[in-house]
Amino acid sequence: MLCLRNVEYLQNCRKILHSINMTFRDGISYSILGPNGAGKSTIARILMGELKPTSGQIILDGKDITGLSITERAKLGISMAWQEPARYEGITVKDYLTLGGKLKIKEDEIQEVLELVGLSYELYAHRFVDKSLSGGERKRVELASLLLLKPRYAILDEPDSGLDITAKELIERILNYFQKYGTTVILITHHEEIAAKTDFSYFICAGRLVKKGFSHEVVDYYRKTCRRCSFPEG
Ligand SMILES: Nc1ncnc2c1ncn2[C@@H]1O[C@H](COP(=O)(O)OP(=O)(O)OP(=O)(O)O)[C@@H](O)[C@H]1O
Repeated sequence: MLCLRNVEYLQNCRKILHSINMTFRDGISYSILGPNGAGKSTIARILMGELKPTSGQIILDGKDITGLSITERAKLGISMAWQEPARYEGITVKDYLTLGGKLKIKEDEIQEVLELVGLSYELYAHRFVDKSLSGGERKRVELASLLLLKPRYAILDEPDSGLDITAKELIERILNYFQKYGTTVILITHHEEIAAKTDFSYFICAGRLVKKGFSHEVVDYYRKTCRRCSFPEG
């Protein structure tokens, strides 16, 4: 079980997160839903270890992992598909997905995940992960790499941003795939129809946890309240 306990984050004296408490139980899919600027990506970066909270703790199976680096957390099974995936010169998609052949993955599994994210194996496996791939294609490759990894916790930051394929279908396919392998999904989104696909949701606004519960309840609340509120815009 992964938890955020009383997590606060300050940036230039401005409080970005106010005492956030969240629990992520094994094998369940979660969404963190909220409007632009709510603090969703900040939470993802704190979970991943890219940012250190100003106060509060990140607890994994009862142990405090707040001081651990991204690499140390990755070893414990916490991985993330970043909102802006990286580019690498001279590495093919297949090398990228198999960590240069270090991961022993069967060809048909690579094919399965590439097709799941909407890329043809024949057309993409031997392309380079450089600027010749479009932003959307790199995003799909990044998602495919997380799928192959099957981490204990998969954090997906706006997985549908920049993609033209029907986001809802893609998210459904990703959630079904991870469910098969017992991966806990933590999906960051500002689309309530995407959040509705997960089991449980946390709705945050202006750095505060506003509501938590079964996704259909939280989404219902979000539709009734958030759309009528102009708070983040002023
Ligand atoms: N380095 C920084 N310096 C100043 N403010 C920052 C910095 N990083 C984030 N913020 C602010 O923190 C708030 C939360 O940002 P965050 O990226 O976590 O929001 P978000 O909910 O993920 O938004 P979006 O849906 O637009 O990606 C925003 O108001 C943002 O401007």
